[in-house]
Amino acid sequence: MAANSSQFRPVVISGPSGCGKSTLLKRLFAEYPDRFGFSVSNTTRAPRPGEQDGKDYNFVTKEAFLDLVAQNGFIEHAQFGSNFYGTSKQAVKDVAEKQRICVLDIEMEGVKQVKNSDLNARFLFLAPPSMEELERRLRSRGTETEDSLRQRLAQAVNELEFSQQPGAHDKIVVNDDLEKAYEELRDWVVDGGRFGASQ
Ligand SMILES: Nc1ncnc2c1ncn2[C@@H]1O[C@H](COP(=O)(O)OP(=O)(O)OP(=O)(O)O)[C@@H](O)[C@H]1O
Repeated sequence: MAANSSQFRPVVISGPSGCGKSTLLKRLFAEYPDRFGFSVSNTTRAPRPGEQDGKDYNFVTKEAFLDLVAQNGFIEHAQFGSNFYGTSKQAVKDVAEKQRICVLDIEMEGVKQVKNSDLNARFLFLAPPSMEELERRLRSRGTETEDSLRQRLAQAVNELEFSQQPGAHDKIVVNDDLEKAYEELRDWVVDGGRFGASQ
């Protein structure tokens, strides 16, 4: 099976922090337990006891990580403390090789990278009903400080602006009523059982 096969096209879900991506994806994976997969991230940090290379993470040297950055091999990467973490394009292809649909929950810069790659992905944007409701959900989730809340809301404005550009996404779902949003997302992802395959 070719890595950029049209049969196991990755699905990219993006949208502002707090718009409900994890909530909806959890339901999708529960309803279709064997269809989807997550990519394995690369990291330069040392494995913790019990962690398996290639399963929990691809454990790599700093040199190998930075080489791949230079080769534009990452969809997104970041540094936390002295360690690097990233999602490589190859890791996404590996999921398709296992005949699963890779689901990527990523932010706007990652979306742009996937668009400029040969991953043949489909793009869904999950929008909040309003900025006020987004703020309410983030507050009631209870995970944010005032500072991180402000950062997330500022980034949300960028994400929403990008989503309005023609061709930025293939599908936009507004997560107002959870049940309706789930059905709309699921129906688009499942696509009558074709999962976006061209035939
Ligand atoms: N349709 C909805 N109506 C009301 N509350 C919702 C709805 N969808 C999600 N929520 C709630 O909003 C909060 C944020 O949802 P969730 O954590 O799934 O967002 P997210 O997009 O995955 O955020 P992040 O990108 O920060 O991980 C959660 O507390 C969730 O229960």
